Amino acid sequence: MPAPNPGTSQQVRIALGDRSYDIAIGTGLLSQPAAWEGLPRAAAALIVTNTTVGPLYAAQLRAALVPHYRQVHEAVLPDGEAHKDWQTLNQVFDALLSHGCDRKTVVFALGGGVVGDMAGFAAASYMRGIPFVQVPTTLLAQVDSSVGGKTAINHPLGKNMIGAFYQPARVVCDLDTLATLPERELAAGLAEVIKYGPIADMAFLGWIEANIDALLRRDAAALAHAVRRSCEIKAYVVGQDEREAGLRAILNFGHTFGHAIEAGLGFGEWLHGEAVGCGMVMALQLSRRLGLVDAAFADRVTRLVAKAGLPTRGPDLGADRYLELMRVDKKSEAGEIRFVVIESPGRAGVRGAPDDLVRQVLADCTR
Ligand SMILES: NC(=O)c1ccc[n+]([C@@H]2O[C@H](COP(=O)([O-])OP(=O)(O)OC[C@H]3O[C@@H](n4cnc5c(N)ncnc54)[C@H](O)[C@@H]3O)[C@@H](O)[C@H]2O)c1
Ligand SMILES: O=C(O)C(=O)C[C@@H](O)[C@H](O)[C@H](O)COP(=O)(O)O
Ligand SMILES: [Zn+2]
Repeated sequence: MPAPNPGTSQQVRIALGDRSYDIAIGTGLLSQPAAWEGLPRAAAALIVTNTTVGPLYAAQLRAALVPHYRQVHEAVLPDGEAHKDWQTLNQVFDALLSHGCDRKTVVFALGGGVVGDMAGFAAASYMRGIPFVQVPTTLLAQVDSSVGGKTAINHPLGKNMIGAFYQPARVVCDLDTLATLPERELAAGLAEVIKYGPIADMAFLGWIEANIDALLRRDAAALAHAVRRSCEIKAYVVGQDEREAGLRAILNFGHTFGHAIEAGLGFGEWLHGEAVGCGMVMALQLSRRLGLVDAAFADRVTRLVAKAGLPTRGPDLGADRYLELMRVDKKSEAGEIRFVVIESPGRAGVRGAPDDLVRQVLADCTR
């Protein structure tokens, strides 16, 4: 992994040949004209947002876009993971078609990961692909979901089951938007920040441990570093393996268990980040039972997950139900569930595991 950039540059590049793009990270970007220069040219833009984020930030984004696009339309979606579905996705297509949007129209995803995943999937498929820009407003979206081009909606039987790899033209992370984020959502975002430590960067894990209180009180410098380092690590991984043929799967650490929790409870009861936090604890226990890491390491990360305000024990869905839900995971091959495990601190891999071992983990880690 690349070493942390000691400079003050707040630009991280995703290097993907002719699909390369920059992540701009900073404060005041929504109202900084330079952040919006050089975007794809078109007659129209469509801001996709939701009923919570729209009233907070859509006017600022509109003002930034008006100098560049003759028409700036809006699609305001219902809020929540429960709405990451076909019906809500259709609202984006309805808006694009009813406004007569052509194939150059630029979609701007203003919101968290739910808006980003849906707006991105709509952009990937409208007229077989139109440009889009991610404007993430949650910590989780700034450190993870806005970067790397995974877009999707959920199916009642599984998480993110219908989607596409489709890269944005740019990501604009205005750290100021984090000021209005509810505490529970901030904690959810910290799950994906913590994730980068055990899988890729033990120095970053140490930094998060030392700065967890600063992050929880939204210290601006701490948040800026967390967003930048997370994006650097994700940029490296995605740059090596855009479509998850191998390495990229490490970004799924905690997600095999986590997605089962989300789907098993019905999307929206646990936040994605909460499920991932608990899923990482389960994946660490599996790594320990496979003899890859010791109990001290698993406990160390578990303590950090708890300190971030995230659950460390899963709901009791029953082991059979967990296994059934996890078999739907996109990493499964020929019916075998494959887990992201920690091979050694700072290094992850993907493996199958005997069902009885997984059952022991579930017995240890559920209420
Ligand atoms: N594509 C990827 O690579 C990727 C990566 C990680 C997660 N995801 C997906 O992202 C989703 C989770 O994203 P999320 O945690 O951002 O959830 P979210 O999009 O539901 O946003 C969380 C909540 O915060 C509100 N909100 C957003 N910004 C706000 C702000 N600045 N101030 C006040 N409220 C604000 C939202 O309206 C929502 O109620 C999941 O669906 C997950 O599967 C995708
Ligand atoms: O970018 C990736 O790759 C990830 O796995 C990031 C995850 O945090 C994210 O939740 C992603 O949407 C999960 O991917 P999926 O392929 O398991 O749906
Ligand atoms: Zn995730």
